[in-house]
Amino acid sequence: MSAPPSNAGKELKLLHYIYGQPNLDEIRGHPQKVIDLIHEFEKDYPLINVGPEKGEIITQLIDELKPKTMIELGCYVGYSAILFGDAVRRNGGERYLSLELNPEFAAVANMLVELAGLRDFVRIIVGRSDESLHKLITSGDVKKVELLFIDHYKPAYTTDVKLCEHLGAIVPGSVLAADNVLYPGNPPYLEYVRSTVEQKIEAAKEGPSQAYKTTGMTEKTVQSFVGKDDVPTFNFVGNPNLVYQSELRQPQGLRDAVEVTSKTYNVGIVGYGFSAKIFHIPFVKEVPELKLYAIVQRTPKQDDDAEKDHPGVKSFRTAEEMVQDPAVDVVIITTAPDSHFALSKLALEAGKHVVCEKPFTPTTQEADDLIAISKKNNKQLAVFQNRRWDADFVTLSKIVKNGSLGRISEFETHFDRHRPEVPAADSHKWKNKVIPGGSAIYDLGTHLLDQAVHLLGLPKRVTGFIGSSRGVTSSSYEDSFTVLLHYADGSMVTAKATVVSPEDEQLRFWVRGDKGSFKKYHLDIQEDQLKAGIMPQDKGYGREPSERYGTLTTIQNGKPVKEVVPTVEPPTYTEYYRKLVRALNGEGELPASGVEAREVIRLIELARESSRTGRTLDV
Ligand SMILES: C[S@@+](CC[C@H](N)C(=O)[O-])C[C@H]1O[C@@H](n2cnc3c(N)ncnc32)[C@H](O)[C@@H]1O
Repeated sequence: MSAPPSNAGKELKLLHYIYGQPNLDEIRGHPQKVIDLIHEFEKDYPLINVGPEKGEIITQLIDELKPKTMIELGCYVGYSAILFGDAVRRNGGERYLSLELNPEFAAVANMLVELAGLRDFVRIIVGRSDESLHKLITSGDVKKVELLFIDHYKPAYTTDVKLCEHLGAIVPGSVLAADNVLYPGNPPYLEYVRSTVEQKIEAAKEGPSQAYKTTGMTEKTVQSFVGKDDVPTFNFVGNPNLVYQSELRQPQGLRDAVEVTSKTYNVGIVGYGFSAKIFHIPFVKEVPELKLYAIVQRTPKQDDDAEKDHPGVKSFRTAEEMVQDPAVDVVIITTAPDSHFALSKLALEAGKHVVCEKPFTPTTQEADDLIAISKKNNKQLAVFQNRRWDADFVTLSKIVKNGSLGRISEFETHFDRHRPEVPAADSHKWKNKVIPGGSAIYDLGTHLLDQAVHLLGLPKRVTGFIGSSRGVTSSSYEDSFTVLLHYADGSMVTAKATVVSPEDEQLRFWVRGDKGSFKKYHLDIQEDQLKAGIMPQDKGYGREPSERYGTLTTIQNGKPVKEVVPTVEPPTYTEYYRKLVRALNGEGELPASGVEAREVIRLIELARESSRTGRTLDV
């Protein structure tokens, strides 16, 4: 059998050119020097590498995503493998896999990779991309696509992505970067990664086809690299439920562009009130792995319409309709507490992860049932205890953990305001109504008790006093509370909230231990900033002014010495959603789980019973 004729004329010339450099030893081990020499060579012999402008787009992605493993389809002479392999290594990655059909190109690339000092980092795999990908994924060598650079046979872009989808390697967080989508152009690929789940389901009805889609491609493109009769080795329809976020990135002055496509967790929000607008949407938008995908708003109004506020986001009238959408991955429930159980159940049983606003549920029984349903459906159930990321609480936690206060004996935590009348604008809110899960102990009690339990663990006994500070009238609800948590070691938590507190500076924390005492006034500023339109990405968001810092008093030489403790720069409520993504990826704990929130609901039930019966109750 005679070997096929070599088609690596100028590529071999490149090897001679680079290895013929008189200062080879100075080049060795320096990826950028090898890249510079390829640029030099290209002045006489144009090559088909990605080039510096589009290369920059990909290196920025690498800096952002810091993939452990990056894969490229189409190595050619190794320009991109050297440029991106170096960037992945610099960003703490572990390996770069480069798939190349042509063994001669792979041989040239291997020599240049070696010269660049990346031999142990870049692995060039010779063969068809579909077969190599299949082997990598089915063998378990590659479990998921982190960052995939697609730069090989144009018709194979879509089929190779479908193959990765079919094998389950494309997961939320996966990013695809496809070269040459405008020039020479790849309309079928762009159409595929930009289509909706409905369009994909429709297209999938045609079933798998044994041919490449080449609509809009030139004859030259279709015939390059492989023969015109080439067909994909596999014919997978892909996974129509995967909806991507996809955008064109085009360097200035270039006729070509890179399409950057990410698989995000698609978020559907139930309810479009204060909680959705202030506490969820701004933070979901901050996390690249989350995409605001759908909003359920029962009755949009002229001046309050989710569809108008968020163009491009799907709009539903009922949660029942929204959970039918297979592209929704996570449902955030922001409605009144008496609907939390039914809506969480609906979403979990439809196979969605759930983030439920606090208070989790009006009863422990409902919380237990939801926890069981989430386990049965193998979906995550989180509760939005966002105040764990209040700057003052993070500061206090730091002081407690570093031992400045010694053994904690008393933890006093307040949420006091002076609102002797229900503000007119708030009168319709569930917080101000007598409904299951309504009233101050559920609204603010969940925050204060969650923080206490998060810091000190579960108490042994509970005493509750729940009252109506505005006075008892026929329509009055329980607007205030004092809850005492008794701990096994003798320490005590006092959690208080009232609406009748005519103070200029409201006490927030007073925590005393055998070594020190920490006192802090004022509530965390994030909520007020959000209400004033200051968003998480804005400068100064979450940062407390120095006049609001707390004070730490310690005993030194027998005397109390006071010092100001700067409030930490908070991770902000965005951290809740960052943590959620890590948990969904299986890389950590939920930011606040249903199981943890259930314990707080139990404490609230005990506090209410204690208040009703006048007894202290065991937990
Ligand atoms: C545009 S070049 C890649 C350029 C390279 N990424 C760079 O920027 O330096 C395309 C390469 O893909 C290879 N190729 C084409 N079809 C392929 C396939 N089905 N599987 C693997 N490689 C393929 C070609 O042999 C060629 O070397």
